[in-house]
Amino acid sequence: FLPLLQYPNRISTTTTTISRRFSFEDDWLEDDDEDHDIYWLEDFAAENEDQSLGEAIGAGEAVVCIPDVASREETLDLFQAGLNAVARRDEPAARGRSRFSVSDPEAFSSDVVLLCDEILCRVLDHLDDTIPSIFETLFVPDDIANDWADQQPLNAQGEQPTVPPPDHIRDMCDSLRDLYLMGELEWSEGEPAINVYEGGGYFGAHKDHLALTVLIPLTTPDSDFEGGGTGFWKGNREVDENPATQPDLILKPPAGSALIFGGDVTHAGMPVAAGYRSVFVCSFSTKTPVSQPDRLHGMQAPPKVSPNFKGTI
Ligand SMILES: O=C(O)CCC(=O)C(=O)O
Ligand SMILES: [Fe+2]
Repeated sequence: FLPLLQYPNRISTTTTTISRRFSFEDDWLEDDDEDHDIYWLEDFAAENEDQSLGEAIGAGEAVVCIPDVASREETLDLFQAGLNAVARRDEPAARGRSRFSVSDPEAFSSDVVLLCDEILCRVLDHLDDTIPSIFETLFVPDDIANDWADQQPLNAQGEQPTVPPPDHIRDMCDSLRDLYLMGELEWSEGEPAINVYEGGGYFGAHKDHLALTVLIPLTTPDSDFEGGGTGFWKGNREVDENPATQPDLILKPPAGSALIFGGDVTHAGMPVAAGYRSVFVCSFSTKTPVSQPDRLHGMQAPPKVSPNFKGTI
């Protein structure tokens, strides 16, 4: 996490803000005829026919937006569950942002877990069906060269992962859905999570550092909140980046859309001016022999160890 950025009250007018599907088409946007939109963060990448979309996403050159992965009722249920968790909590939210692990039984009921699971499965199915190069380039170990490690984003320590998943993953799993259902993913700390931003709330610029991020807004711009949105910066390959500028692109898709991007992309939850903004978010990579045990439970409650337990875990 790169701490950063004092946001000015006013968003720079050079920043492109896209809040409704097709309401603002310009060079950023390509309608892919696959029932999702592609936003290019690098112009050259859009024209590079040798590169798959999975590679472009992995390189931080493209962000994909899938519309309608969750219904209004579903996003309202999750948003309400987030608000309830905020109301039950004692401490005030730092930076106007609260963040709850979906797996936290004190924050959410099992209905919420099941709904998040179902929505994530829909997103993974869409990606498997329409952008199989995501699974092929970013998740599955290559059986010839050790390409997997090279394709991964730098981890939070700025290092390139070196230990790939075991080869048998390729025989066991054909898709993102398989990896998810077979428990072969590792997750960003505390994720999947639901973030709730109140007026003034934001999430400073950072990289997620895992192979893929799925970010599903649970509230809709203009009707539920003002300001906000997810900001993206170009040129994410620089590790030491501390963006002093406004984002190049701010996406504000309606509740129930899914934004998909890679772990090297510098992005932020932009400050909410009024109302509540909420997102369901998770970043994940294929599990490897060096994955931390506390990153593997996903939406399941982490194992609890009794205080009397004397052994090692
Ligand atoms: O709120 C957003 O749009 C960004 C959230 C985010 O980047 C995160 O939770 O890692
Ligand atoms: Fe993030």
